[in-house]
Amino acid sequence: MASLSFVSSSLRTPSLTLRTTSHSSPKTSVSFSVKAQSLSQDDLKKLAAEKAVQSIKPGMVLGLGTGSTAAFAVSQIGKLLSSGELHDIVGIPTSKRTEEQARSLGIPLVTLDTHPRIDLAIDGADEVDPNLDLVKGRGGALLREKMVEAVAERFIVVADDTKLVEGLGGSGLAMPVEVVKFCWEFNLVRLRDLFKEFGCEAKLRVGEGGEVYVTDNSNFIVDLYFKEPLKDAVAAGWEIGKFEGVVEHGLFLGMATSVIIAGKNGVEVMNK
Ligand SMILES: O=C[C@H](O)[C@H](O)[C@H](O)COP(=O)(O)O
Repeated sequence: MASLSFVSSSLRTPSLTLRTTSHSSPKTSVSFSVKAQSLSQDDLKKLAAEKAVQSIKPGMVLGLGTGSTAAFAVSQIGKLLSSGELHDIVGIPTSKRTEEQARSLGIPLVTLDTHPRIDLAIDGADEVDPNLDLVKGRGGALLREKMVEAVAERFIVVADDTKLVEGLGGSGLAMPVEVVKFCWEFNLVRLRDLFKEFGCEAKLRVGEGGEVYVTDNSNFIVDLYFKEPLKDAVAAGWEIGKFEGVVEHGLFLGMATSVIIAGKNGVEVMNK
């Protein structure tokens, strides 16, 4: 295996700094129109999701994300369709859960086979860094999410401000890797060893009832826990992807075109 250094700086130049607005070309806009101080975390997720839904136009093919924040967006799309404020859209769900929700709301669904280009995808994230790079997949939907969001013209991430990190892996929570069931332990050990100098722990994901978690694609998930943020997420993603039997990882790099973050101070829109 090629030796890997995670200490080099990112291969890509940061194009956006979270709390700083460039004088020449502002990329961040903050709306303080909502008195957000007293809102719950769910209220904030809803606020971000509903703001993203405002970008939907009739005729669009939509990527429908997965998770508690994306569910607010799907629900709002359903409402707008039933009130007639929105029409002529189709959606591609990124999980069985989202598919069920969308069907129950009467959102017309298609697939990537028939609609290989997507106008707009809206989805949540587990971590968002200052470059708008992401960790996703704590809800287990990373593979379908990445397939759908990779072909989206625009990909808007919606989240509350607890998801902001200075570096990916920095939350101390799981960074998921979807692996085939065959010899999953072999891949768990390889993944742990790849990051061992950073004190990485690797665990097979188990469900709430203690059973092994199985994805919509009938695979397992190995969750990686880092003691410090990845210094070079591009190199990390590249090395993880080289292991045979690894199906996908939760690093979504260079994919988001906008991030909408709702926090106590209002709604912040960050554009690439
Ligand atoms: O697999 C799940 C997805 O990547 C979710 O979008 C992500 O985990 C964020 O979920 P939530 O909005 O529930 O925090």
